[in-house]
Amino acid sequence: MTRLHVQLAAMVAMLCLAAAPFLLPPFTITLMNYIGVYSLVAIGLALLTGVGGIVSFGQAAFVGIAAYATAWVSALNGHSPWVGLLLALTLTCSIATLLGLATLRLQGHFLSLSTVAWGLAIGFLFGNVEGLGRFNGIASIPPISFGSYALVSSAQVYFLIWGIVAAVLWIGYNLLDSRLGRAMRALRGGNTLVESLGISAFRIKLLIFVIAAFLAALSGWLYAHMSRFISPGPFDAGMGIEYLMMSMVGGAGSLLGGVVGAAIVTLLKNSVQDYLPLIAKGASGQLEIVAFSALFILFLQWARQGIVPFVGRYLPKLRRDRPQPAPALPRRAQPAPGELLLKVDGAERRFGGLVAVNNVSFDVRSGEILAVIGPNGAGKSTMFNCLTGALRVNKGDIVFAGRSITREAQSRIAKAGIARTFQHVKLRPRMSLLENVMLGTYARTRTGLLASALRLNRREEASAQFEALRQLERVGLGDKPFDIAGNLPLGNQRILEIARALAADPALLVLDEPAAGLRRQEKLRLAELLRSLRNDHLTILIVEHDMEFVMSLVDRIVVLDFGSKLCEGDPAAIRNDERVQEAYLGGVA
Ligand SMILES: Nc1ncnc2c1ncn2[C@@H]1O[C@H](COP(=O)(O)OP(=O)(O)OP(=O)(O)O)[C@@H](O)[C@H]1O
Repeated sequence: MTRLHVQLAAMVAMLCLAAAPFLLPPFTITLMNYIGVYSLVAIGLALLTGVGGIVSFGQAAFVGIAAYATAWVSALNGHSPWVGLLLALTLTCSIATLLGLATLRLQGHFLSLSTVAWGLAIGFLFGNVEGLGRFNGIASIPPISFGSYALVSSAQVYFLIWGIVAAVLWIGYNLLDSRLGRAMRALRGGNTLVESLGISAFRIKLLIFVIAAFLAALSGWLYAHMSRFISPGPFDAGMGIEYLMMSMVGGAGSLLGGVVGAAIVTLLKNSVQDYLPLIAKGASGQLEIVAFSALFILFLQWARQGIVPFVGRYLPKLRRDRPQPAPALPRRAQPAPGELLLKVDGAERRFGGLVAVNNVSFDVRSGEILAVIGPNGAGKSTMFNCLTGALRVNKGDIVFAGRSITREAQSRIAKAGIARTFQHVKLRPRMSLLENVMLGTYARTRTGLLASALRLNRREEASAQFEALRQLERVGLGDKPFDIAGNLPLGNQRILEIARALAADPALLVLDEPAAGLRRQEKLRLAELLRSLRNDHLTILIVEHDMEFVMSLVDRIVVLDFGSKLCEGDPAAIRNDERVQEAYLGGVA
């Protein structure tokens, strides 16, 4: 399947949608309008929850803020719905920004619980504010109009709703296929991964949170002017859960899944309402909820990944063209060979009473490979995490390229030119090799939100793609750039991480136990790669257990023992040092 096939399928779908009001009865069109309006919220949740991993139960509250804002402006104060749109979007996005600033640093289920809390709180407000009609709501909301043409009938407003849904899908897919979208898709790999790429995880989370709220606001605005009456019910916590259901049924993480999920849940709810009274005579509204929940539990059991990804597995894969030569991405000024690049001065890191790194000092000069070795628990990883900003030192100073990075955030250290790999590989397994390496180019690219959304980033994307391919070829993985990273054997996954780090054009490459878990052949290949990188004058700092691997590869070694520096020197000197033999090498030397 090619891009052209996808475009053709999208055009056919658009034509079918456009023909619907001429072929289907008004009731069906009204139902489709609701599906369209709900889709917008579900698409936002697909981004927020499916892509970004932030589970929100509170989206209905954002829909409500926008609906009430526009109703207040238009029905109660007599202004145009377009003024209502402006207020709805501004107010919702401002509140989302404030809520995001307050809650997005929370981790895991605490964050989701906070969405329940503010979802309930905002929902509660609608029913209790005198000026918003309390539980009676606001009636006589005017229809949206273009000049004197008012969108009164369901067929009239249909085109606006589905036009917006189509535009949102186009924009959403453009965004996901951009540097910001890749950063969003990396969020599920954890903050440390994202920050190590020079990306501020918090900023990306906030961005995705506000985008989801923006889509909920659009939905609220359409809802208010379509139904012409609002009350607190459709914006309560129950509806928040229903939106989450929609995005999960359609396929969490799939934008199209948001639309499909909204359609399935709305149609299912409708048929449960139609048929349940026939089966259970006198069944009340409460029973509908029970039936609906039972269906949802069955769904979670049997089709957890959602409809769209499930169907997608049976469709032919999209054929992509190998990236073509494109203008190079900007490169950083590299230090002169032999220049002092990194200075660790009296670093100390404590965990409670334990001093994991104790007054450690060493230098790294440009162009060398330096290894930090030591027995288990010697403090190597802790030292490493302090260098890359994942941990802070309690004492001492770390200077990189002439600037203190002791108190810098991880993402800023990465931007300054330190790229790293991980002891436990951190890749995005469902992304292709090429996209994983493109993540490394984040700090070298610039395209912002608007340009990404409107697909004005193609030149820069072509450069980033070509750079990623170049780095894949450099490490020997250039054969199949569109393969899925999760299918690679561990040795190649480690090498892929190195390619991703290289794509950042680092001044210092730091490798955390790169040979761990590799077979002999894989280790030999890795050593060969690292030698070739040294020949390219790259500076490498390596934490490693495998002595054989280190001894034959590096220029100098720093030995840690019980958190302190035992000694430092070239491999031959270290091999012959009695203290090292005693502390670490034992009978190996
Ligand atoms: N987050 C933490 N909280 C408490 N103690 C920690 C923490 N991280 C490391 N330590 C302790 O600090 C000491 C140094 O650990 P570190 O992981 O840095 O050693 P290492 O040399 O990398 O060991 P290994 O080779 O086994 O990975 C150990 O005693 C470890 O238990």
